[in-house]
Amino acid sequence: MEGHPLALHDVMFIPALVAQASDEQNKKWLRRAQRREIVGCYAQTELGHGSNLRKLETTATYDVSTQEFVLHTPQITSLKWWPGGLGKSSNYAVVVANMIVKEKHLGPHSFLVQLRDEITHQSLKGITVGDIGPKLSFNAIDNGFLGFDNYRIPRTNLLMRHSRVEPDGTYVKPPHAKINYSAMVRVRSHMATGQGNFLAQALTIAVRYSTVRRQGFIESGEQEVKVLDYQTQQHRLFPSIAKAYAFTFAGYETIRLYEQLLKEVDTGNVSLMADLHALTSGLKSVVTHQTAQGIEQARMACGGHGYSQASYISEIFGVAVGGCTYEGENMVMLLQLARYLVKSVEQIKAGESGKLGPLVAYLAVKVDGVDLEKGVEEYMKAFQHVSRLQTWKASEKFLKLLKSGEKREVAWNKSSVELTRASRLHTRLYIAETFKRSVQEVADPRLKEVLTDLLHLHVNYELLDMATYALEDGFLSSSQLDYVRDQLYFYLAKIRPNAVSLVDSWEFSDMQLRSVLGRRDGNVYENLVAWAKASPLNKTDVLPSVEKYLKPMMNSKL
Ligand SMILES: CCCCCCCCCCC/C=C/C(=O)SCCNC(=O)CCNC(=O)[C@H](O)C(C)(C)COP(=O)(O)OP(=O)(O)OC[C@H]1O[C@@H](n2cnc3c(N)ncnc32)[C@H](O)[C@@H]1OP(=O)(O)O
Ligand SMILES: Cc1cc2nc3c(=O)[nH]c(=O)nc-3n(C[C@H](O)[C@H](O)[C@H](O)COP(=O)(O)OP(=O)(O)OC[C@H]3O[C@@H](n4cnc5c(N)ncnc54)[C@H](O)[C@@H]3O)c2cc1C
Repeated sequence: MEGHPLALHDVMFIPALVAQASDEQNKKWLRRAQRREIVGCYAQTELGHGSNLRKLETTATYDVSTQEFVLHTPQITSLKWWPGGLGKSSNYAVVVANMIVKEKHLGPHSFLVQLRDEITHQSLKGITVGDIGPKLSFNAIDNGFLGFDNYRIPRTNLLMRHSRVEPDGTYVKPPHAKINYSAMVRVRSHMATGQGNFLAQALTIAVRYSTVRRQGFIESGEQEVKVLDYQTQQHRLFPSIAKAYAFTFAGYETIRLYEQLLKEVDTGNVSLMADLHALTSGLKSVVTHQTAQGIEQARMACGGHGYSQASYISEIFGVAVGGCTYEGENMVMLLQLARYLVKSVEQIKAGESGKLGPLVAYLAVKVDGVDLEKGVEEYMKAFQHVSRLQTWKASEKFLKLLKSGEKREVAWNKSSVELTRASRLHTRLYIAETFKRSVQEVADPRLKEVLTDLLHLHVNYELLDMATYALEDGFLSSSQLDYVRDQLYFYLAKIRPNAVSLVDSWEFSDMQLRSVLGRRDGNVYENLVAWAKASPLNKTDVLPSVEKYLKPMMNSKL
C-alpha cells in the first residue's frame, strides 16, 4: 500500500517509452526496461513548477557540433523534484526538459537520460540526485530531486516517435502540440479504476467491522444492534460502495479510450486527444476528491478503532489522497476540462452544435422537466440539465467579462470557481451514464439486480447532493426532492442485506487489507488486543524513560 520504489518504472517510464520513443529507439531500450536491466522513472516536475509545464526551467540545448543535447538546471527552482523512484532506485529517467535548438525554444520534450552507472549504481558526473524526504504517505517510494550541470546526452536520446531533431538541427514537429503529455494522460485514464480500488478497500474494512461492532439500540430490550443497521451508518457507507463500482466502470471506459487513442495516434490520427484530455482531466479530479472523502467517512464510521493504525484506513487514505495532487492538481485539471466546455458553448452559440462530440452534445439540448418516477433515464436528463445550466452560466460569465474588455486570462480567473463547478457536474453526469450503461450490459440477472439497486442509490444520492442547482431555476420541485429522499432511504435499506457480499465480492485478502478491523473471519477484538500487545512500547513492562525522566520528576521536591 505504501508504494513500491519500482512502481513508476512500470506506471510511467515504460509507457512513456512505448508512446514516445521510435521503434528503432525502443529496440535498444524497451526490452532492457521490460526485463528490468535498467530501472527508470518519469522526471518532469521541478521545485518551482509542476502545474505549468510551459515554464519548466530544465533546458536541453542542442549542440550541432557534437550532435548532443546539453541538459542543464540553471537555478535551484529548476531542480526536478518529486518524481517517484528517482531518488535512489532509478539509473535512468525519462526527463522532460525545454528543448532549445538553434536558439529557438521548442517547449517541453522528453529525453531518455542515464543517471547512474549500470554496474556501481553511483550517480554520474554532472548529475546531482537524491531523495526528497518523508511524505504524508507513499514512504516506501523514493521520490527524488535531480539536477544537471551541463550534462551531455546523444541527440538520439530525444524520444523521437512523434517529433525529431535531425543531426543538422532541423526540427520536425509532432502531429499534435501536446503529444508529449501522453504518459500523464495514460495514468489519468487509469486513475478511476485505481482510486475505485482504494475506496473499495476502505469500505471492505468499514462494512465488515460495522457488522461486528454492536453498540446501542434501535428498539429497546433487544441485543445491542450491529452498527451497520443504523441508517446514518448506511448513509455514510453505501453511497460510497456505489461510487467504487461507478468509478471502476468509468475507468474501464477511459482505459479503452486511451488504448484506442494510442492506436490512432500511430496512424497519424490525433482527433481523440482533446476529448480524452478533457474527459480524463475531469474524471481524475472528481474521482480522487470523492474517493478521499469516502475513505475518510469509512474511517470515521469505525469510531475510535478507525483512528488506530490497526484499521489501516489512514494508510489507504494517505496513498489515495495523493491522487488529488499528482498527475495534475485537481483545480488545474478541472479548469482544463472547463476550457473544453466553454469551447463547446461557443460552438453552440455559433450555430455549430452538429460539430459537438458525443459527451457534450447534451449541452445544446434543452429539457423542460423530468418525471423521476419513470426511472433512471429521467435522472440522467436531470443530471444533464444541471450540468448544462452551470456550464452555460459559467461560460456566459466568462464571455461577458471578455466582452466588457477584460483580458482573457483575467476573465478566466474571475470565472474559475464557477467553471470548476461546471466541470464537476459534467464529470458526475459522465460517471452516472457509464454506470447506467455498464449495469445494462450485465448478463447475470441476480448480479444485475443488485447492481441496479446500487445504481438507483447512486442516482438518488447524487441528485440530492446537487439539489441546489436543480432547484435554482425551478427544474425540480421540492416534492420531487422529497421523492428522491424517500428513494434514497428505500435503497439504503434494500442494500443492507447485500452489503457484506458487495464488499466481499472485491475479494481482497486479509494480507492485502492488513486491517485488524476488516478481517474476513470477523475476530476483531481478540486480534486488536494481540495487535496492541505487539506494540514496541509493550516489549518491556518498564520503559527506560522511567529512570531517565519520570523518576527524577516524581522525586523532585520543587
Ligand atoms: C497505471 C496505473 C495507475 C495507478 C497510479 C498509481 C501510482 C501513482 C504514482 C504517482 C505518479 C505521479 C506522477 C506525476 O505526477 S507526473 C507529473 C504530472 N504533472 C502534471 O500532470 C502537470 C499538470 N499540467 C499539465 O498537464 C499542463 O501543464 C496543462 C495541461 C495544465 C496545461 O498545459 P499547457 O500549458 O501546455 O497547455 P494550455 O493550458 O496552454 O493548453 C493549450 C491547449 O492544449 C490542450 N492540452 C493540454 N494538454 C493536453 C493533452 N494532454 N492532450 C490534448 N490536449 C491538451 C489544452 O486543452 C488546450 O486546448 P485548447 O487551446 O483547445 O483549449
Ligand atoms: C505522491 C506524489 C507523486 C508524484 N510523482 C511524480 C512523478 O513521478 N513525476 C513527476 O514529474 N512529478 C510527480 N509528482 C509531482 C506532481 O505531479 C505535482 O506536484 C502536481 O502536478 C502539482 O503541481 P505543483 O506541485 O506545481 O502544484 P502547484 O501548481 O504549485 O499547486 C499549488 C496550488 O496552486 C493552484 N494552481 C496552480 N496553477 C493554477 C492555475 N493555473 N489555476 C488555478 N489554480 C492553480 C493549485 O490548484 C494548488 O491549489 C508527484 C507528486 C506527488 C504528491
